[in-house]
Amino acid sequence: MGVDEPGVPTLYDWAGGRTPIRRFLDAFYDRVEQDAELGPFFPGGVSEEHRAHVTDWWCEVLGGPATYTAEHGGYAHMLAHHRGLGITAAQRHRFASTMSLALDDAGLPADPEFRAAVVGYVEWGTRLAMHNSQPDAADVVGDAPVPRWGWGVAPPYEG
Ligand code: HEM
Repeated sequence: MGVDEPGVPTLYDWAGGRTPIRRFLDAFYDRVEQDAELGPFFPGGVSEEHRAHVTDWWCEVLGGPATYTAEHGGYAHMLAHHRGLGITAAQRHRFASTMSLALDDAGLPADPEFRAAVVGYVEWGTRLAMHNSQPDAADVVGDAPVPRWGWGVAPPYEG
């Protein structure tokens, strides 16, 4: 299911637009700052700039405005931030499960279709970030379009 399917809302629209998506990322990074496993990735805390940029990334991925591509260097810039971090499997899992908790914290739609789509993206994105962050990573795709995620096999049900 593509994001531009006529008559099907984007995940961005379903989430309620940028304000709730920013609330989700604030909830996430507030947890990260207190987290023994993830906090050390962000010495001194997660900056306003980082929160705003990652919000732009997420809005674009979920089918909203392409601001990250237009203003923040797109995929290549995001990738550059992850190279060399050496993310472990345990840290990736912690990151992904904390994102799921933050969706609840922020009161994003809790329907199974929306959550399955978003968590699918989180699983995909964190596995890619972990792979690309290894100091000896091979097969790293250096540039690509920012992904545009859709509903996958379970769009909103119209009975
Ligand atoms: C779905 C998965 C992920 C997404 C969508 C994502 C998104 C991003 C983006 C867009 C940036 C660049 C921000 C900017 O332009 O200023 C970034 C940077 C960063 N990310 Fe991720 N990321 C993901 C996974 C991870 C994981 C698993 C970790 C570590 C466990 C991580 C740690 C970092 C760090 C440390 C930075 C650099 C922060 C800085 O130097 O300001 N990310 N991430």
